[in-house]
Amino acid sequence: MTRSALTTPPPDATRPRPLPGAPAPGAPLGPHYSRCFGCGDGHPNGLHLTALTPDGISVVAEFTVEETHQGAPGLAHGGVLAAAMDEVIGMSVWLFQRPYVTGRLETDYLAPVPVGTVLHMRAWCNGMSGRKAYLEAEGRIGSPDGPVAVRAAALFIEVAMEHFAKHGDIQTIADEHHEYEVNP
Ligand SMILES: CCCCCCCCCCCCCC(=O)SCCNC(=O)CCNC(=O)[C@H](O)C(C)(C)COP(=O)(O)OP(=O)(O)OC[C@H]1O[C@@H](n2cnc3c(N)ncnc32)[C@H](O)[C@@H]1OP(=O)(O)O
Repeated sequence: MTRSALTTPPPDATRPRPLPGAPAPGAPLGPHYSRCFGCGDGHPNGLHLTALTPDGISVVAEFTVEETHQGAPGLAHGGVLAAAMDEVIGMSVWLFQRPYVTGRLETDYLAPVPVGTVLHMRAWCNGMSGRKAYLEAEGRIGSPDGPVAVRAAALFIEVAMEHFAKHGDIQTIADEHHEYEVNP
């Protein structure tokens, strides 16, 4: 991954550990919000990503590229792929039970992704420091061992729950979340 200093953990960053109350290995994570463009099962045009965690600190997800995701004929749009990477990284940092948002997202596109492809995605955290989480993801074509088509590195920033209350119905969002409590 071609990664900038901004998405590289500093030497004092700590490695994440699975937290008590995290979903059991292999358990589906479920959407963090039913109308989320990335994971919402109630979104009419969303990516409908479903994910699970193998170990409580990383996430795997599958994204099926459909005709509505095209940029060039028959090929996935790069922005859609970036959205999928952003989402799977967001799902992985959600395991740490505090709300984070994307501050910076860097993406390498290594191979075109044809319509009909199942992109096997994986996201993990390389370190945490204060409010900052340094994350990475990859998307592989056709299988978890397939060729890498997309790589991403990201800096996510922890926010207070008020961040979401400014523009959204925070009670609705909180009501939807059942897997574990979020510490505001
Ligand atoms: C109940 C459920 C609720 C739903 C929750 C689920 C949500 C999941 C959603 C998942 C969906 C998928 C995910 C999505 O799509 S999330 C949606 C897309 N992202 C956003 O909308 C975020 C918009 N940005 C902001 O709101 C603010 O800028 C934030 C909150 C990020 C920081 O503003 P804030 O005023 O709070 O803090 P600060 O400015 O003092 O910065 C703090 C530190 O961070 C450093 N820094 C900041 N930005 C950058 C940058 N770009 N590159 C490098 N560094 C950066 C900064 O230098 C400073 O460092 P230091 O000086 O301390 O060393």
